[in-house]
Amino acid sequence: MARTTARYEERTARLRPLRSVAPYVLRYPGLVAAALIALTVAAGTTLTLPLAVRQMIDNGFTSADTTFVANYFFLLIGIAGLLALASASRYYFVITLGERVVADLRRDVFSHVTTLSPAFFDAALSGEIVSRLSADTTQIKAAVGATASVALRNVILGLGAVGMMVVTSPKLSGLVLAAIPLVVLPLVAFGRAVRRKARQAQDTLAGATAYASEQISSVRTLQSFTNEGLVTGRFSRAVEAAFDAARASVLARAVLTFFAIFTIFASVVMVLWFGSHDVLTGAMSPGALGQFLIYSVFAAGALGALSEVWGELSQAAGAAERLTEILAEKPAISAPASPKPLPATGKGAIAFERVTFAYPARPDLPALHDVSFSVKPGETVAIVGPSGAGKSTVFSLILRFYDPEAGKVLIDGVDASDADPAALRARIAIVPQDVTIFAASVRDNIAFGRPGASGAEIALAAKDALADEFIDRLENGLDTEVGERGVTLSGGQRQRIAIARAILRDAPILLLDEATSALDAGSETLVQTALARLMEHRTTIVIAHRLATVLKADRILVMDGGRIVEEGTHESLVSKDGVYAGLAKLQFETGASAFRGAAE
Ligand SMILES: Nc1ncnc2c1ncn2[C@@H]1O[C@H](COP(=O)(O)OP(=O)(O)OP(=O)(O)O)[C@@H](O)[C@H]1O
Repeated sequence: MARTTARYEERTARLRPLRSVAPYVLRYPGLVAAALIALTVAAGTTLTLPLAVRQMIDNGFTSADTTFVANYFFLLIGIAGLLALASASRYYFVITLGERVVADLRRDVFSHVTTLSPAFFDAALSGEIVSRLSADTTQIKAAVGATASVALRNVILGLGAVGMMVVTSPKLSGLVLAAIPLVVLPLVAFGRAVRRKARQAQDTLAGATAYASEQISSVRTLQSFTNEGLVTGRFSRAVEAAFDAARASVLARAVLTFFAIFTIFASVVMVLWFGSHDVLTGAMSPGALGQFLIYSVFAAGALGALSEVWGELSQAAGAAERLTEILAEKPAISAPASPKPLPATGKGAIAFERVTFAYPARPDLPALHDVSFSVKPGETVAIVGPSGAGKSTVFSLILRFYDPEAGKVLIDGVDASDADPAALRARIAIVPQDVTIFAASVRDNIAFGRPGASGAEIALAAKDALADEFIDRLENGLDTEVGERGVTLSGGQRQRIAIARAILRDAPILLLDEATSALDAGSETLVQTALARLMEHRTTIVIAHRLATVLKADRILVMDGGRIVEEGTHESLVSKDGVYAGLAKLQFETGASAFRGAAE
């Protein structure tokens, strides 16, 4: 008994996550009710069929009255019509419900994921999140739709059939009930083995697919290293392994099928044997025996179907669990209950007051130590420093992607953690080092800076960013599609789209992470001119990699090891002969001519 309880708990524990899907289902009571009615009617009509068969055997063939037979067949046609209608409606309502629920789930999970803080994405794999969004939701769709209805239908059918068996012949029913464990227990055990093998096949296939998609997405690297043969060999080994796993699963299933069919038919024959004995002695009518037999076939079929959907339901429960995990994830950064409004007239003042910060992924290794500085509205400040000095981290804190452990980040005099992150970010435009271009039109890519901007505003932003020069030459101008990650654009063109995006945003604060990769002289001049326009009348913090940029800055902050180690103008810092002087010598050596040009 204790073991049964334990197993029961284990089972409910495995299906429990499906409960989280219930609120989604209950949002559509009309659909649920229609599905339930159709289901019950379909199962009910199916259960009347054996009664009809009994009537036929016991009365139909012996009756001389042909009208009885005719009426009887009309009735049968009516039942068939009802059964067909109920089954079709069941299919429609149940599948629609599944599709509806999964659409809502997908939308909720996606919109929730977009609100999660960067700290979450530091630890999560984006590929895995996407797979949860597509594969896991699809599994739930199957569960809510087809599987749940098959389960429910078979529970109704199974219970109905068993009930009717008992009514028809208690004695034969007792016999069947005694035989059930003999049939079912081995089937359950076999079913487990089949599921385990099927799971292995799925996992192996998932591995092969992941490998293929990784290689296809980096096909240029693959071909340039002429590794086609190597990669294909590895993939085909993975596919062969998946095939072997699938064959093992199919074999187990074939054995299961043999066993199931044989034992079920053997028991039916046994029942028939006992039953026919009763018919011969007159204890039972032939029709009643036929009726009993059909009910037992129904019951056996229902049992078989239930054992199959069990596996599918537990898979869906796993999927629901993974989705619930994501939905339960709270954003580390959120708006306080009553956010402090930023001053309406703010011009983009930024101040760091003794800020210390460590990334959640590396709590014992602070990326910023006691950093203080302030930037006045309209000022241009360059940050320079060796790789890993903490320059990008300063940007992340201004954008409030993370909160500092100690100290404050003030934007227009308001502590960033008291403000609504959305209001704060609305004051900031960013031009990152690696520009993100989406697989959309040039227009949509620029409009990402301010959704809802008019066509004229977008065109003007493109012009101010000096992007019109190449956009006009594109096949469809602003409406040209740029391909995945903007593959059809050059580096300089991508940067100018990013600048146009920032111009369109028209925010008082500009965060600029200068590209490290050198462009050809022509593109470089275009990009620099566009940037100079963008920086006008804005507070700008620029992570600088070019001498020309640091020379133009009002002030330079030199960072090293998460601290600000020097501060001043280029001349004052060079004459100090400290970190900056060394860095300038190393980093800007190639720009020496630019330095001369600018200084003269
Ligand atoms: N998301 C993150 N999670 C954990 N540690 C991080 C994360 N991002 C950066 N770091 C660490 O924080 C430190 C500062 O990184 P940051 O990106 O600010 O440097 P940087 O000065 O911008 O460097 P680079 O010029 O190379 O871009 C580095 O030691 C880096 O390894």
